[in-house]
Amino acid sequence: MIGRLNHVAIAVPDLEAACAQYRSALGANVGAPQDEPDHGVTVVFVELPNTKIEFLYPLGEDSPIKGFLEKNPAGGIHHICYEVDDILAARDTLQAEGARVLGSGEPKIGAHGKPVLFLHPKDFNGCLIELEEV
Ligand SMILES: C[C@@H](C(=O)O)C(=O)SCCNC(=O)CCNC(=O)[C@H](O)C(C)(C)COP(=O)(O)OP(=O)(O)OC[C@H]1O[C@@H](n2cnc3c(N)ncnc32)[C@H](O)[C@@H]1OP(=O)(O)O
Ligand SMILES: [Co+2]
Repeated sequence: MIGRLNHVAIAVPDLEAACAQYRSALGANVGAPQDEPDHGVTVVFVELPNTKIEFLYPLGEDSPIKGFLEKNPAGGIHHICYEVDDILAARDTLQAEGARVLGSGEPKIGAHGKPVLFLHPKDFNGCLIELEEV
């Protein structure tokens, strides 16, 4: 069911510092910050030849990454995003398997303008999973 690795997301305590470091120390192609109010985060994508890194920084009062950054003040890997062909079929299969789909269970439009869903980290080896329909 899952296809390519779309991105690995890192929650960062200082977005500008993370961008500057990836540009200068790692020589990466770092994009511009994008506010995603529906998701409570500001994101920056780092383009790699085979995938992307997504920096996440809290946006608004009830950001879903607030608790994560309180527990991990230096930042940390927050989620991985796998591509799927049919996100509703993927959701139904996963729910039938007993996996918890987060939020309302309905896909939201993600940072790439495509539908996304999240799966509870406690159901997947402690790793929060995002699914993106491509
Ligand atoms: C823009 C879009 C895109 O790419 O298109 C995005 O990525 S938006 C990316 C931001 N959006 C999201 O993450 C949406 C989905 N996320 C959520 O609904 C939430 O963040 C949850 C995953 C449910 C966690 O919520 P919250 O931090 O309030 O819960 P909590 O503190 O009670 O945590 C419950 C347990 O899960 C653990 N936990 C929390 N976040 C975790 C993470 N990212 N990875 C692994 N474990 C995690 C906590 O340590 C705790 O474990 P212990 O009990 O053992 O201590
Ligand atoms: Co993401």
